[in-house]
Amino acid sequence: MAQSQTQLAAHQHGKSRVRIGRVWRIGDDSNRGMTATDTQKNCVYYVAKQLAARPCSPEEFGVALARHFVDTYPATVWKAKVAVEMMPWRRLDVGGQPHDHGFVWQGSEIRTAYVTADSKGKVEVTAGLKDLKVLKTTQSGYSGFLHDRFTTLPDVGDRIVATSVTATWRYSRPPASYDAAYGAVRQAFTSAFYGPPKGGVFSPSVQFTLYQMGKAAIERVPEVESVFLNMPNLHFIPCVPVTTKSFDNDVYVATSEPHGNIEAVVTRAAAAPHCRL
Ligand SMILES: O=c1[nH]c(=O)c2[nH]c(=O)[nH]c2[nH]1
Repeated sequence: MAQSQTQLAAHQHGKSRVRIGRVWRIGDDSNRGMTATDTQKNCVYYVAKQLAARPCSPEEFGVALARHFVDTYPATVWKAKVAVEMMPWRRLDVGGQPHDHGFVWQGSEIRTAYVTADSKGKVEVTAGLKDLKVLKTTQSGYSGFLHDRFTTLPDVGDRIVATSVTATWRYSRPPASYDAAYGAVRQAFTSAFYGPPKGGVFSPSVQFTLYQMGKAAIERVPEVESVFLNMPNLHFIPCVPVTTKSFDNDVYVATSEPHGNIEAVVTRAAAAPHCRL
């Protein structure tokens, strides 16, 4: 018999990465009095069902739900925080006639409401919107900023400006109508951004315009005491086509990243600022 030319020189085998969970049950692990998150979900449907009298705003829904938690579970819940988002379904318009039951996903922005309620009866309402996309093709520039050896951006007297607005605003007291107040704040934002239909208004920077928008909201709605705004600068970069080799103010590279991230809080004088929620 021919002698083998190979031999098993080394060997090992075993189970890798055996994952384990080990609990040492020390002390009282009771869940007594705790509201399960599943129960909390059911409360959302319950409160929605209760609000039957008329269509309500996201702020009113948030208040009703937050109060439900502190009122129903006083032994364990001393403060409830609720965040509501309202999706932009709008009644369909057919040749000027509102459709009986047809809705369409319209407009870019989502309406938001953040409510806290505590067991002493204190309620705080912060309303807001997100993804409000706005753009104007002129009446915007950016110049006079610091130029040094790291700067490549030229001063421009005319450019496209575009952003996606996220805003929250805190109420010092409830307005007569949350829906009307929302409409007024949104209107204040867009008027300050665009200016009048004929001629518009010049924006020397996103920062300047952001401040004007916050200021307009506070001046427009007396119950608003603090406005947070986040406005990424969604750059439209001048494009120089290979054929003409010149930029004629008409072709741009539309970008979303990287973008300048610009945000601020504007308050009524002496009011405390609030943070992004
Ligand atoms: O309105 C602007 N603000 C900036 O801070 C900035 N920075 C930049 O590169 N472009 C712009 N535009």
